[in-house]
Amino acid sequence: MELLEKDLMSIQEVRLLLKKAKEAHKILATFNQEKIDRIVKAIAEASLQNAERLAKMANEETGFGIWQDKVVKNVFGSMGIYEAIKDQKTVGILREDKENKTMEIGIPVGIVAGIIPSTNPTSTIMYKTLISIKGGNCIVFSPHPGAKNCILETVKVVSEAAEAAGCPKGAISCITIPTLQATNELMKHPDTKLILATGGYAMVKAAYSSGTPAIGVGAGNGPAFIDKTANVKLAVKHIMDSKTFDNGTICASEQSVIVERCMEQAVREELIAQGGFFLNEEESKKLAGFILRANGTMNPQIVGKSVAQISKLAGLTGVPASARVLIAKESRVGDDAPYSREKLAPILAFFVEETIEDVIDKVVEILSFEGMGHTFSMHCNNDDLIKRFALRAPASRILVNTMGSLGGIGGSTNLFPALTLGCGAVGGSSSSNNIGPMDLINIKRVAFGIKELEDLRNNAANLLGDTKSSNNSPYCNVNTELVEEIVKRIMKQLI
Ligand SMILES: CC(=O)SCCNC(=O)CCNC(=O)[C@H](O)C(C)(C)COP(=O)(O)OP(=O)(O)OC[C@H]1O[C@@H](n2cnc3c(N)ncnc32)[C@H](O)[C@@H]1OP(=O)(O)O
Repeated sequence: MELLEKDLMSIQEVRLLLKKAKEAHKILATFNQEKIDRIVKAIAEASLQNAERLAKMANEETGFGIWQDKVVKNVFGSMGIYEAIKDQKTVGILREDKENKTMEIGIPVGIVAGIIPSTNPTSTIMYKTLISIKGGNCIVFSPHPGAKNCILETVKVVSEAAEAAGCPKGAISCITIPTLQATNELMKHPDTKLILATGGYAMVKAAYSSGTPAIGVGAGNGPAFIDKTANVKLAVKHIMDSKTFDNGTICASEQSVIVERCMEQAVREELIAQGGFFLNEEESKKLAGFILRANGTMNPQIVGKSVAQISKLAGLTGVPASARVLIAKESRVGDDAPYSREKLAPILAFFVEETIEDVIDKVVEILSFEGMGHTFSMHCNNDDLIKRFALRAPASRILVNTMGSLGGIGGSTNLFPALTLGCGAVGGSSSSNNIGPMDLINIKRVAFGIKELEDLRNNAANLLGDTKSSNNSPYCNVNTELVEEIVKRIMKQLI
């Protein structure tokens, strides 16, 4: 009974937030680029000023990650994003092509539903607010229940800053009673025009099934390949820095290292030299039992935890204090091989294959099992091989000679900076982009007439004439009589 009341209250709250957002959007939709940009700047600056406080709050509340790294994420989620979007034209007339006689006009989609994960809660609020408002949209957030307080506090910071800069009240808001019913109501409500879903499998699936257009981030599970041509020391440094950043909570971080047999020894030695701890068979089995929970999804007990915390949890007594990442040798991929899954923790699988072709096949197998369309990293100085992998790997981001986590989000690469990484059609997502304001607007196109029917007829006749006269024509093997007959009939229809 109590639960039902809570659910009803949360649904009512969502309806109220949407009503206010709708009112706010009527005003926001009239704002020109200059007014929008002023608000966006204020949001970024307020987020930056509160980066450390909010990072500490997120770490304390969720128990995930490292607060100092969350500061870096908050700075990235505020000023990093701002620098990339500040000069974008997003509302009003975007482009006028006098020569081709077309014009493009940016139109906000309206109200965005922002689903926020517990792994990157505060930085994702900053980022989603910035890209939504930049597109002239309102946003209503659904917080992960495990990060509700730090999320609400961040929403307070960004909404107050936005309002002080002229943003209408109600344009940025957040559910305070996070229930599944409330989140579903938000996603399915006709006033919600787009869902930006970042989170666990169930939540992203619910977003796709809601009937509202959704951009979702599925699971990551990126393997990292180290080739013979790589600088092994640097490659391992990149992987270790990436995997330990915020204790591995970024979904683009590496989940396995994969090498050819001839590289096994060198890579293994370098991993150990840089703080990798290879688990023996018994230790590997012990830890495997903690990677997933009973329902087959990632176990929050290991998410964003340090090696010391994970070792204690799994009763691994032989792990030295200097260990930075736990590594388990693996050869199988599947539900019965937990190390082949996504582990948002400093835990890596280590795959060894006989040939390059075997490596490519294994990369495809791993990503096809989990992480489809997300991210793949490789450390390699052979351009042909990079192209070969890039053409085959079912990932929207192929990262070369960089950290997976920070490379995927556009921190250590020139990818568009983002904390929501589209996984493309193969990953069930409507976009393969690093999501930005241009993904949150529609474009109206104005097109002036440039041809009359006679021009089209003449053009068709000319093309057919060319077809007859030129042996080099791509149509020379075509049955021209038949084509003429078809064109005649089409013209008759047109007349
Ligand atoms: C660029 C990037 O790095 S994006 C990273 C995004 N990736 C992720 O967040 C990783 C995927 N997340 C997960 O696997 C999990 O969320 C974990 C392991 C991190 C945390 O696990 P948990 O704390 O148990 O959270 P989980 O997501 O399973 O949800 C717990 C409950 O809250 C509910 N919940 C989650 N989000 C919401 C929401 N927005 N509103 C309402 N309820 C929610 C879930 O439905 C679930 O309910 P249930 O217990 O009744 O089934």
